[in-house]
Formats: sequence, C-alpha cells, structure tokens
Amino acid sequence: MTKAPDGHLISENDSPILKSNSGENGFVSQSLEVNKYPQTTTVTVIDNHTVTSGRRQEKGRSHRLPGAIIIGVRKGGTKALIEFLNIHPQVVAATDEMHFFSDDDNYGQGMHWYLNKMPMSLPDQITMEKTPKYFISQAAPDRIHSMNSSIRLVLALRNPVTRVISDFAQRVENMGDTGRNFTEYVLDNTTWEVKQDVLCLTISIYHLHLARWLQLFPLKQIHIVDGDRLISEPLEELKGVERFLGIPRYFSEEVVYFNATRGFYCMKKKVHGLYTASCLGATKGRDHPHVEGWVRDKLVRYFDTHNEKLFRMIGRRFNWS
Ligand SMILES: Nc1ncnc2c1ncn2[C@@H]1O[C@H](COP(=O)(O)OS(=O)(=O)O)[C@@H](OP(=O)(O)O)[C@H]1O
Repeated sequence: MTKAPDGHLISENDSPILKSNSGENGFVSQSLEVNKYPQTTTVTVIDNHTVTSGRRQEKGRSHRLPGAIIIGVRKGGTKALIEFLNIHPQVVAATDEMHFFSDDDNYGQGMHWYLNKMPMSLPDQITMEKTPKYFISQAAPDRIHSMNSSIRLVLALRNPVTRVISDFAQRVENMGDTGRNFTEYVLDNTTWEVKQDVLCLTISIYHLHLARWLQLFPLKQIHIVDGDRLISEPLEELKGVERFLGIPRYFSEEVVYFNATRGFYCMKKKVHGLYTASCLGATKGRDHPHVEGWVRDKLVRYFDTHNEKLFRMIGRRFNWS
C-alpha cells in the first residue's frame, strides 16, 4: 500500500484487474486501468475520506477514469459546458484541462498520474474532463480508444468563422499584441486568399479532425453540442447531453439562468443545500475584433465546402452563414 501525492491510499498489484461498476445509466465507472499504457500497474485507489467540495459526503469515493470526455473544439464553449455539467448531481468534472491524451510528456506519466488528477466520485457518478486540444490531436483518438473504447465523447462545435474570430481574440490577448490585424492574420496580403497554414483556421475545418475520431468511434458515441446555441439557449443543449449520457433530468430554469449584467447564462450550484450563483470569468465572452463584411464573407465561402463535408459526415446541418 502506498500513498498517492494527494494523500490517498493506493494499492498496487502486479496482475491487471479492471474494477468496474455498472451504473444505472449504463456507464462503467473504472477506478483503475489495465494495460496498453506506459505504466501497466494496476492501481486501486481506496478512499473513505469525505471531501469538501460541497458535494455529497458519502463514503466510497474514489478517483475514477472519465466515462465521458469533452474533446473540443477550442472556443466552442467547452468551459461553459463542463461547468454546467458539473452542477448535475450525477456528474463530477475535472475543471482543469488535463492535456493527457494530447501531450506526450503527460501521457508518458501513465494512467496512474491521470487517474489521480481526476476528482473524487461515487460509483453512480460519471467522471468527466474537457481538453479542447484532443479534437485536433493526432494521438488522442487512439489513446482514448485504448483506455475505453466505449467512452462517450462530447464535441461542442461553433460557427467556424465565429470560432476563428474568437480564437484570434484570445491569441491577441495572450500575446499582448492588441494591434494585430484580423484581415492580415487570415488573408494573404498579396492574393487576399484565405491562408492555408494558420492553425486558427485549420482548427475550424471540422471534418478533417472528426474523420480521425470516426475511424475509431461510431458516430453514436460522439454527441455534438451546438456551441452557438449553448450561448443563447443552454438548457436545450444541456438536456441533449443529459439524454446522451443517460443521466436523469436535472437542468431547468432554476439552476441555469440568464444574467443580464454578465450577458451570459450562469448557473446555480447547490452547496450544503443552498444555491450559490456562479458565472464564468471575463476570459469567456471576450469582445471580438471588428471584422469587415467582405473578409467575413470570404471566410464563410471558404468554410462552406468544408462544412458540407462535415454535415454529410454527421448527418446533421448547422446554419453557419
Ligand atoms: N454561459 C457562458 N458564459 C460564458 N461564455 C460562454 C457561455 N456559454 C458559451 N460561452 C462561450 O464559450 C466561449 C469560450 O469557449 P471555450 O470555453 O471552449 O474556450 S477555450 O477553448 O477553453 O479557450 C466564449 O467565446 P467568446 O465569446 O468568443 O469569448 C463564450 O462565448
């Protein structure tokens, strides 16, 4: 028996055992992992501690591998989605991005490392994490599939042009380069054609990335959230995720409400029987730069063909004009 960095007791056996619990919702919650990983130890995390997150205080909590992962897309509304889902009593979400399956160094730490980063949960709860980078990562689909081929994947997609603008706004802020011009960023300054080698643009070519996931996961295992509707009508999208995850209905106007000051929907978290209001921080919902009409039109036309390929792939259309 050893102690994990966070103080929980860990027993390590040589023979691989998969300890799984089937919940009513058809989820198999795994509290340890078996093989195919850089470290092939069997890890059982034993924990009878209560935690202070304000969630239920029962015994039987342990770190569990995710039963569902929000794989992207960057600027698709992934933070809002995971924060909303985290108020559902059947969901326990890691609120930090894990970058486990997309980052070779993290992945090299092994499944034990990943497991210990997961929040504590009960057997009937679904553990979730979100890392938008997974969607565009070459390695993530195969690595996630190796961990759990029946895992449920959630993908929030937003109008690809709006997504590019949102991504640009974040990059400008992060680089402190507020003078950077959007038109020059996305269009070649001699031909005025859309640039081919800008990551911000290629992230929005959704069918290219999704094709890799569909080589391993059937479409029915990937739930697509309309990231634009998540902003304007989150309840509808959250109900869709509840159905996909097979968890009881929880989301209603009581816990998801529009905050006029914030200009976004916010949530009420139940802590010790009392509701506490909570909105996302200022880095979500940034002001977008002004984009000239002709530049926007050019981008819309550029993504049109790609969008059609996506719509055929998923058997669903979005009004992304
Ligand atoms: N309820 C609520 N509150 C605040 N923000 C909301 C909400 N729902 C969706 N969004 C939109 O989420 C966009 C950020 O997406 P992500 O969280 O996926 O961004 S990131 O990739 O993790 O950086 C962010 O995009 P921008 O508005 O372009 O900043 C938000 O519009």
